[in-house]
Amino acid sequence: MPQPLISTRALNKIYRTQTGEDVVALRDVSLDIAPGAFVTVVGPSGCGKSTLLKILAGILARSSGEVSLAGRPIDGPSRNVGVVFQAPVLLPWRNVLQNVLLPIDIQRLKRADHEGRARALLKLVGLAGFENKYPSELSGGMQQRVGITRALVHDPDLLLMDEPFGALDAMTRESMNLELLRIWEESRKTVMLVTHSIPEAVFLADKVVVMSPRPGRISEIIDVDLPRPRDLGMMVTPRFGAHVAAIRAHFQSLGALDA
Ligand SMILES: Nc1ncnc2c1ncn2[C@@H]1O[C@H](COP(=O)(O)OP(=O)(O)OP(=O)(O)O)[C@@H](O)[C@H]1O
Repeated sequence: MPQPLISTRALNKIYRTQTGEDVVALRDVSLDIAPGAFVTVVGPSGCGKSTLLKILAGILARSSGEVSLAGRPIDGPSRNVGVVFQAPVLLPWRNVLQNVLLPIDIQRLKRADHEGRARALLKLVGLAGFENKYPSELSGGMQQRVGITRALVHDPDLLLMDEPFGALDAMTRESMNLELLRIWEESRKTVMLVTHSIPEAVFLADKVVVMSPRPGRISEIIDVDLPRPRDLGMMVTPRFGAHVAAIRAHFQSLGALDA
């Protein structure tokens, strides 16, 4: 592998609850992610997926271990990382373009230097012509696309996504998966996406990181050898089904049937 974009070694996270108990959320997580890879993370509820993403985003401190981005230790939020959460949290009084440019305004950079890229990205995600609309005028899928555009406006190398399509209906979710693959193929970002859906994890990824129930460890990393570009028809192929079945069987053997 070339120098990994993300590298973690013996990463641990222990939360102290308000009643003074320790919760081990991540134990001994060691992971390398190559530049340009699409990695998904699946695991039962509470296994530490969001915790891992937050540490990589630099918004949560680790308890011990090492974590680096492009060879540099992560010790705070980086402009080289874009983050998308389950709810896009758009500001209702800003139009689409203004929402996308929010990170630019917050950092007091010149809007004029970034507006062209923001408009080009909106076109890439299928929102050309919606620049002047307000969030309340958009569907859930469109709002999430604005969130993705906002995360990409800085041209980060890494896109972290925490259940980005969890709140969408099944059909919109499928079309967003296709859209995301197209954006990834055109922009060549490294993507790490957390999901509860095993089929979604397989459909999107080069590698699926399978986590065990709390305390979250990496149980397995599965290479997905399905060809690209992918389409929804692939989800009914035996190879796709075999990957999904293998991950399900893994969770069943751990007694984590809800994943
Ligand atoms: N601030 C906190 N204080 C104490 N415990 C926490 C805190 N945040 C998370 N935890 C605990 O750490 C564990 C991992 O949480 P995390 O949100 O990372 O899991 P997750 O895999 O993303 O879950 P889900 O799939 O349900 O979103 C859980 O047991 C959770 O209760």
